[in-house]
Amino acid sequence: MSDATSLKRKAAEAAFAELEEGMNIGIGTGSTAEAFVRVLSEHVAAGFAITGVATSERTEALCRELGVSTKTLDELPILDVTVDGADEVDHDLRLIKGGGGALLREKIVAFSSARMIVIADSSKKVQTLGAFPLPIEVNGFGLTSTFMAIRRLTETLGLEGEIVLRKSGDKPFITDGGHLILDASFGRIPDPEALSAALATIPGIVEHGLFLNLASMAILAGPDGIEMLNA
Ligand SMILES: O=C(CO)[C@H](O)[C@H](O)COP(=O)(O)O
Repeated sequence: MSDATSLKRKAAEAAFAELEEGMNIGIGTGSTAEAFVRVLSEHVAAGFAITGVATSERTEALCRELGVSTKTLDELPILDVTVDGADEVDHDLRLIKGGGGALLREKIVAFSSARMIVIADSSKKVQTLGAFPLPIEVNGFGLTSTFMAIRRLTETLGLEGEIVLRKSGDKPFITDGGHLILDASFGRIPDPEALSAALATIPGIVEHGLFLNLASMAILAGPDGIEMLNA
């Protein structure tokens, strides 16, 4: 197991320790969330009862393959806890998510959960969000107009940098919800709340990858052990 893989597994094991039998849980997307599904599946195989709501088709398929039982969010609209990865975590548990393209369902599921536990290797912890390009999920209708509105509005906040349409090979990347993603490389986002509020005013934006006031705990696994951040 590579160092990175083993850190993800350690974070996943620590998140499992926060669960109780019989819980209904949201299950995130990405390589760290996948490590969590693997840990979960081992406990399920040993008789631990839990029901998950997957945040992507990819996670749903992995749960099915590994024998973790899932339901839809409409079947289980209130969840005890969601466990998910992140692209960046700051000291106030503000996150950038969406590197894997699942930000919309991830945010809906996290919002439906009493708690959100973020699992990551310690390299994801940052002083200021924004080195990782911010994913912005947009409707395909009026893409150029939405792009220009994002550019205009973010410039008024002093945010500059490349904004590019995410591609999968030579085609636009399409999310599970059928939308597109713009990745905005601002470098630094000194005021995530102001940016989030500004983006919310643009109708073509479906959702963005700033997760504010959602995470209640972050479990960060590093070479020297596990660091827990609590809200
Ligand atoms: O937000 C996400 C997917 O939309 C992921 O949680 C995020 O990209 C982290 O992924 P990984 O655990 O592979 O580093």
